[in-house]
Amino acid sequence: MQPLEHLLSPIINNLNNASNQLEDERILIEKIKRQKMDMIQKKITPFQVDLVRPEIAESWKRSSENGLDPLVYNDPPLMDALSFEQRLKEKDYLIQAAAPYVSKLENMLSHIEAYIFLSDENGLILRVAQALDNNRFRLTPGTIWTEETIGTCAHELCIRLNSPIQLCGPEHFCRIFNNISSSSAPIFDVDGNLEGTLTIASPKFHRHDSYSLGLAVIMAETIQKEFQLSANRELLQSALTATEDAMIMIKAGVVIKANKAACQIFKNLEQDLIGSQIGDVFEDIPLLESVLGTREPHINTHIKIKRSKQKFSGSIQPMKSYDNKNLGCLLTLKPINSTLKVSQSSNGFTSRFTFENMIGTSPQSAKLKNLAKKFARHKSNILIQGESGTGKEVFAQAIHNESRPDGPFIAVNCAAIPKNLIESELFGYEPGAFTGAERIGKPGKIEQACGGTLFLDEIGDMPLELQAVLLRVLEDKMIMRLGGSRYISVNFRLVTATNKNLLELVKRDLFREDLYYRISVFKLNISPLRERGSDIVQLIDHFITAYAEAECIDKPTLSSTAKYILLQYNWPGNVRQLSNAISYAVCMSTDGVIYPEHLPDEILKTSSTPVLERHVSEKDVEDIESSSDSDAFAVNISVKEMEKEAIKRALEKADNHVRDAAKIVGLSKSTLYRKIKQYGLDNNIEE
Ligand SMILES: Nc1ncnc2c1ncn2[C@@H]1O[C@H](COP(=O)(O)OP(=O)(O)OP(=O)(O)O)[C@@H](O)[C@H]1O
Repeated sequence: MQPLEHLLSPIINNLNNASNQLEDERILIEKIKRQKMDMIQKKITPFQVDLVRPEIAESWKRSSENGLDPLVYNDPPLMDALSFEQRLKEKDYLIQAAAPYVSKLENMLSHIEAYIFLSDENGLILRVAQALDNNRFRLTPGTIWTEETIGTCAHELCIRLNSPIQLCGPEHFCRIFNNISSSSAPIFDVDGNLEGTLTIASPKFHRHDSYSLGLAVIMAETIQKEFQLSANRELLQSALTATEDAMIMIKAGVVIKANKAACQIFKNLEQDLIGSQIGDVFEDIPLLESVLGTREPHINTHIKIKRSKQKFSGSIQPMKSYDNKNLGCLLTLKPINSTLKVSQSSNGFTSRFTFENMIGTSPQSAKLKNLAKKFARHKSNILIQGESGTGKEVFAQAIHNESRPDGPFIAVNCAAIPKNLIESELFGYEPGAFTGAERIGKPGKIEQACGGTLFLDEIGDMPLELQAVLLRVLEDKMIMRLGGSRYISVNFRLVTATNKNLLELVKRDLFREDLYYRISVFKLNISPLRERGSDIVQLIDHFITAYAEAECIDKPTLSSTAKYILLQYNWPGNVRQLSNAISYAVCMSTDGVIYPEHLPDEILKTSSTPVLERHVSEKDVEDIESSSDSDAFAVNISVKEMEKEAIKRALEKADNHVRDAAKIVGLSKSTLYRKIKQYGLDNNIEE
């Protein structure tokens, strides 16, 4: 913006400086009038006009070129009623935003007779307050006041220059304004586009004129701020409407705002809820009052509302102004049964396993489940150990769903996150904590796990520095976000898992001993799959069903030989490997049967003699049985079936020649004949 001296009329500047004010004013006015006429009559050029600002001389020139005569004042045109009505609608938000400030100006300037008017960005007058005595200019809403219609005037120049300006007397083009002073300020929208102007005009020159320009500028800027505020209000309103969460703002113990979702919870209309005392709507007054008082947030806490059996989980965030004044708090509520779903979808973790739906009833698994259920009832930390893929996370989820089903289940794989990010992942950060941090900051996984379970997988891979910090969190139950300055209290159940020998790591100074004892109050050791007998059979069946469903095909049967191979394999990758193998086999299966060749290579290769090329003896099965628990073969895998299968496939390979088939299965020709008959395979056989 230009310096004030340039924005003010020289007449006003002169008034303020001169000792003999009136005389000086009169002389100056006369001189300006003369210069204007000289310029219009082309005796001098705008360039030679030195008593007014160059932009005014230029405007005089344009006004004259528009065919206007400064000595003749024709009533300015009015926009037709229909178009004006339409225009008023379009400019409604400007008119509404400006209304209180126009009224304020009206009051402030009531003693000096002033026009206060609002124009649009084209010079159309939208609103006029306090018309002068006789309104001899006939300035009414709908008047089109521009350089083309009445010549040089303040709001027209303000629009052209995008800047505030003051004109006095003969600086206006028309003689009728010779005694008028007018100050105009532009009003811009939130994107910086010109929306209109605010003008203060008075019939005489006053001492006030030097600050009427300032008043116009300040009021115009206040109107602009009003735009920003209403844009923010709109944004807030859309956010409140869009979210499915109930949101309630509370100040000084009273509900001051509530969204639709909140009104639905309370079965209230918005107007009924707003203004309610918190004591009338919530059970947990001390909690709310503590946030209002201490300004410490409470995240994922349980909140009860009056007259409702429904349980809610919610967060209470204190609200403060830019200068740290207490603005109350914002309460977010969601029904507890939806909490799990939301927290799962927002953090990508699921906790679908329970002790009931996890597969495996082998004696080992049954014992472990009973133990884990007992642990789940207590609050102490649980360490789950076992080879990779044995189902440690499955157990962690089941413990969570047994003990804290309503809270979030947050899993962090300490080995998968880059070392330099683990800290921010776990503890979160405040805005601007480091380069690349999100502008609004972010709660860490520990904070997110409040009210639920934090599952730290691969805890053995946690860097030593962070182990110390984790230990402190477990002791104090408080965290501070990176770049933060306040502690946030946290409440979560910790379950950790590892496939490493943590005590070994402790001995090698790679894991803190104190942390080891703190996280391993309860220990669960999951056996490898190869030692879990009937679990394998049940898991195979479970995975075949699941993958067939996923592929939208009928569930294939598993040939006895393929089953035999799967049972005698030692599963170094445990349940995960078994699941992948079955997924592969289901995809590869043909005619609704999974044969050995449909199994992944690594499993077939480890089978010492390809099973199809030898006889599957009673001994083979006994060996497997002895390495499994007694349930292992409860699923119809009989030796006879295996034998029949082997013979059938040998015959297929030998094109039904018994002699060749006998060689493949390692039986004498006569024994094979007998068995072929016994199993009803003697349809197409040949010598
Ligand atoms: N009892 C079970 N019932 C059904 N599925 C299971 C069971 N145990 C494991 N799984 C499945 O096996 C896979 C591996 O399980 P999980 O991730 O829990 O193993 P883990 O021991 O935590 O592995 P890692 O050590 O690699 O983290 C998962 O897909 C899981 O769903």
